[in-house]
Amino acid sequence: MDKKNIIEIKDLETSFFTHLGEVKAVRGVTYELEDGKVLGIVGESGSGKSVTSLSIMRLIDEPGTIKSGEINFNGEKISSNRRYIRKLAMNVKQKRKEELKALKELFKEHKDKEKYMKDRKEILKKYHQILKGFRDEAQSQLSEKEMAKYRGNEIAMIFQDPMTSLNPVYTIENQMIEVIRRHITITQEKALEEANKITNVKKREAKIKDINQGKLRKVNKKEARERAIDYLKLVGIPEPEERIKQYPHQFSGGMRQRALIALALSCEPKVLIADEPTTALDVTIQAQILELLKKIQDEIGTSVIFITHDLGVIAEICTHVVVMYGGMLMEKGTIDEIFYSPQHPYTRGLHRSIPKDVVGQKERLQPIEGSPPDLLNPPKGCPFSSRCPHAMKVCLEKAAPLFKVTDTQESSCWLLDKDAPQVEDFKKARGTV
Ligand SMILES: Nc1ncnc2c1ncn2[C@@H]1O[C@H](COP(=O)(O)OP(=O)(O)OP(=O)(O)O)[C@@H](O)[C@H]1O
Repeated sequence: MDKKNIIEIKDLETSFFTHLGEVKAVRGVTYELEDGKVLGIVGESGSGKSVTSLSIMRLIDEPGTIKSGEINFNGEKISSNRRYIRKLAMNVKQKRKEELKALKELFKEHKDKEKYMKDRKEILKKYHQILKGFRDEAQSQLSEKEMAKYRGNEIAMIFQDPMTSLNPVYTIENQMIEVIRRHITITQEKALEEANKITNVKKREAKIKDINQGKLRKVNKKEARERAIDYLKLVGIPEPEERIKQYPHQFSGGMRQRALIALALSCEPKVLIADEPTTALDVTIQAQILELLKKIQDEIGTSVIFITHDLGVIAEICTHVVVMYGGMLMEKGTIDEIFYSPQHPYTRGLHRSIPKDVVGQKERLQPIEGSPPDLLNPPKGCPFSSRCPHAMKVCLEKAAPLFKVTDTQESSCWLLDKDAPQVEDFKKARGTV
């Protein structure tokens, strides 16, 4: 069977322009989510996992912006760097203003009006071209309004703290009905059933024509409520008919996370992005939520991006893994490749820092020494080089490209560059790696 990617991220760069400078949160990340699979994004705090997925949802707030790269959903480009283009255009306009001012000053003395007008025209023409380029690029991208159709409907997101997504002043019922009615239409079958009850022939035929053209009405309040209860049942909320009438604070933490998953799934998204959905929960509840996500994946086949800093959790649920560090992609592969044949020293470091039961005893954990790079001033080479036990000169100078290990595994480490002389020198100096 052909593999189909439901999400593709290519060379994504997302930054925050703070008063201290540009925080380069995501620097050239490329990965894909196969339809029907669960992709785990793993990495320490601050590695850019959340910013990458917020970029997919286009939920990056000021002063953040996607600078470049592409995000495709089902083959369609959904990313936009309009905000960054606006920023660049503002800088260009400022430069134009300064150049025109300087010209004016110059001609105050020379007083050659004709030459002044000619030079002025040249400057305006030059900047007009640049600004037109920006305008054309911005116009070719999906607008915010068009993107809103994807958010919730096609791609939904759940967060670590469900209270940030649930409104405390509305009941679960109100919130679910509102979201479902915004996104869900009745089935064609149901619409035809209703249309066939219309006695006036002309009206009936017109209605059927509309239905066949895909014009379906949105679900009504009663239908939305039934759907909400079905989803609460699916996620394991007991007595959903009663619990639906309650407010979020009347739910326990685990139940709130379940309710949020029900809310996200009730719109039948093709992709669910779960950002550390179990981190705030205690261990037993964590396991239950993971079980639930697995069940949903089995039963509905929703593709999932699962973000976590815990490699152990990844093993429970994911089919594929992306390892991020310092805003960059370090390694990607299938779950078996990342667990049994990790190639990047950072991935190996992560392995050593997860608890493993060794004959009933907990093995001593080895945290990776050092701290992640400052993304305001990221190193020009591999972001892991300052903590890497195998770092070579080349690692400090240049970040490695992704080297292919197998058809499904790629790793961004110079040690995999068989042709590089440095690798041989390194091996000679330190023995086999
Ligand atoms: N609004 C913001 N303004 C400035 N910098 C930001 C903002 N949001 C995120 N960042 C920076 O972007 C970088 C990546 O953050 P991100 O939240 O993606 O990391 P993460 O891997 O998801 O970490 P965590 O596991 O802690 O959520 C961090 O250095 C962070 O400080």
